[in-house]
Amino acid sequence: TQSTRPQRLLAAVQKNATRGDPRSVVLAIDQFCRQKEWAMNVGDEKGCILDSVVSEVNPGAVLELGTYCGYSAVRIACLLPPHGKIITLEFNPDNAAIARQVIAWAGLEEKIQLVVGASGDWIPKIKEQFGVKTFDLVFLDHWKDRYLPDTKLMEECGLLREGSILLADNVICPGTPDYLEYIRNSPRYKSQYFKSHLEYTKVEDGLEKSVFLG
Ligand SMILES: O=C(NCCCCc1cc2cnccc2s1)c1cc(-c2ccc(F)cc2)cc(O)c1O
Ligand SMILES: [Mg+2]
Repeated sequence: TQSTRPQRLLAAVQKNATRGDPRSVVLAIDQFCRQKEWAMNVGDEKGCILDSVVSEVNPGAVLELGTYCGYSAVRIACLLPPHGKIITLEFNPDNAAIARQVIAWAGLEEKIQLVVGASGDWIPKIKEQFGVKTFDLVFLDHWKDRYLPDTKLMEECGLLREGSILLADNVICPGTPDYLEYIRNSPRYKSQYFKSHLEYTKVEDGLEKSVFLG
């Protein structure tokens, strides 16, 4: 039977990356996506911006919405402080199964908690289920029309504190117009746009970094 793109991406990781070496996993995925098949990882160019934000925030608690194959979860996790953890939500169980194996190959199972389900269902349950008070960093990379409602939901559920950072992928392509409008005009956020390109292409895209002011 025909393999899927995530399965072929995992095979490339297992073939080209060194077990227990997260950076070699990141490199193997980027090479696969540049040389063989495009895939919707945040990628190397926007990934460098992600790295600089993670290093600056030095987060103890990270929430990622949209795991896909685990590329950004691995990229974030290898920059976390010793007790730092990331909870990453994925809707598609087949992608989640691939992501678990990519995360395992990187040797980051202890730092990354992968949860399968929809953000709207899980965000209200995170505090009680995972004993999280608030998140220092949230990386939004899931359904583009859920960035805004889920940001409001995180506010309502008390998952954000003064200084929490939201970093949103794809604010230009595919685009999240209602989210940008809200976050750039809300007195409760201070936002900054990092111009870049859609992963592995010359198409414009960017990341929006927003600080929650409480
Ligand atoms: O759709 C994108 N990412 C979201 C997948 C949604 C799955 C989930 C929903 C959900 C709900 N709740 C919890 C967890 C989750 S995970 C996406 C798409 C492109 C793209 C595709 C074609 C194209 F021509 C140009 C850009 C680029 C990107 O970087 C992307 O991130
Ligand atoms: Mg994305």
